[in-house]
Amino acid sequence: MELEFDEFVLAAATADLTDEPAARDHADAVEFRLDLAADPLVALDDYDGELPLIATNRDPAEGGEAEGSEAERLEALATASDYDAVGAVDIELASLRTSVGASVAETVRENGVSVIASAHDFEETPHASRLDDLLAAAADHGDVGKAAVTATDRDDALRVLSATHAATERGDRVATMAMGEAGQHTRAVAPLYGSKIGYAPVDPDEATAPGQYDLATLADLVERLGGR
Ligand SMILES: O=C1C[C@@](O)(C(=O)O)C[C@@H](O)[C@@H]1O
Repeated sequence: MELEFDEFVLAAATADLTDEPAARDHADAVEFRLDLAADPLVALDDYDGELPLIATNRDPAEGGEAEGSEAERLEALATASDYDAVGAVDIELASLRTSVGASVAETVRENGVSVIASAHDFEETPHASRLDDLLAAAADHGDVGKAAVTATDRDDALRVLSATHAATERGDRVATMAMGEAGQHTRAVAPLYGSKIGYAPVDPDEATAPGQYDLATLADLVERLGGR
């Protein structure tokens, strides 16, 4: 199942693929967090859902819980891209800048699967020029360049929206969100400035990042604001 991100994609973020039926009313895809799942490849074998999957195996250095070596972590994503249900794979920009990461991205693309080049900052929002450079680099390495940073005030949130708009204006395909309470509204507003992916848990108690709305709420907000 292809995922090309020409339009906004709302992803139900989960470690449990049996959540998929409950996501169908609001989500365009399911982000499957392999790093949070008990037996991810068994879950992929058993998946018979309708929504395409984004496979993520988050690096512990960027807030994830993937185990094993970097090569094993990335290899699991290459394996995931072999499944027809997987339409995109999330690989951290830092990994894409290594030979192993670049090789896995090549395998993923050979399987007809999109690459989301992601970068995360759980401490702060970079200053404007750094954020611009980060989004440009991510968009250069991936089919979508993603930055999930942490806002502590309204200035941070505005910087994320401004960077999103600037990236979109220069023709880069990006996905952005400002994590945390101060950035929560950016999850609904960033799509208006060109952000192509939003993430929300089906169950509010199963958030995969700080400040996420639940799926139904984010779907409604983005719809009402005109972001999809
Ligand atoms: O990178 C992201 C974005 C995210 O961290 C968020 O802030 O919604 C949620 C993660 O599951 C996903 O892989």
